[in-house]
Amino acid sequence: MNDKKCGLIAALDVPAPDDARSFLDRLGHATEYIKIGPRLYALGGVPFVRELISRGYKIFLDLKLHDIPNTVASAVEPLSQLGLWALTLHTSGGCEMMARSVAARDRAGSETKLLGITVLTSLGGELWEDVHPGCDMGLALVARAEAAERAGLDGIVCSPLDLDLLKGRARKLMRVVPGIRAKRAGAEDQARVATAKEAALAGATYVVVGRPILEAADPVAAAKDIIASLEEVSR
Ligand SMILES: O=c1ccn([C@@H]2O[C@H](COP(=O)(O)O)[C@@H](O)[C@H]2O)c(=O)[nH]1
Repeated sequence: MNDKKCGLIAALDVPAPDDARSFLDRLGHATEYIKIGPRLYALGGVPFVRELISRGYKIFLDLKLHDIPNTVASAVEPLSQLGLWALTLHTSGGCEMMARSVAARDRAGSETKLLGITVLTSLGGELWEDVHPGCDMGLALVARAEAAERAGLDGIVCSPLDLDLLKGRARKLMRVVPGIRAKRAGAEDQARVATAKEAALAGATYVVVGRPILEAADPVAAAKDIIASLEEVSR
């Protein structure tokens, strides 16, 4: 990928490894960044991750680790030896948890990028207020991003709508951005969404797109259209 362009990460949220294989047979290498989550990891495990890496993909394992520092860091060490491009953990686990994870990754001699989930893109309005009463989401977002930077993470995961708030902050961190939709309405369980082009214009380093590609009549054309819209944005 040209470093100045926002890249596409395709979220392979399909039922089973065989569905993922068929999809990738069609997608080819339109994008080399592929995200897999807990379901495919539960079903295919490490052999499936290794298979995708051997097919030439950069694998983003989105496990969103969240536990006490010792537990997360001790999982990061072996996970970062799998040859992953990136792995996620929750910034709300705190700075010590993140810093110990970075140390564990470094001890493993790995280049896997550690990305911190800031505020889930599904949380907005009442859903946020329900579990964070009286807490301003923007303040929490910035605090989490800055903690991720202090802890030495490589990037954060945030909504496209958060990017403006992060301008000039946590500058060393890449911005990996799900919550991508062609229009605001009908975003399923996503609450804070924007188009891929809006995300790129606001500073996303990568956009993460699942259902808009997977459920399109022609998923490969949908992926290619998103890539074309990202390429229109130059920085
Ligand atoms: O805050 C977050 C963090 C991760 N995700 C993941 O991104 C994809 C988005 O899928 P869509 O189908 O495009 O909604 C999905 O795998 C999530 O687990 C996120 O959406 N929000």
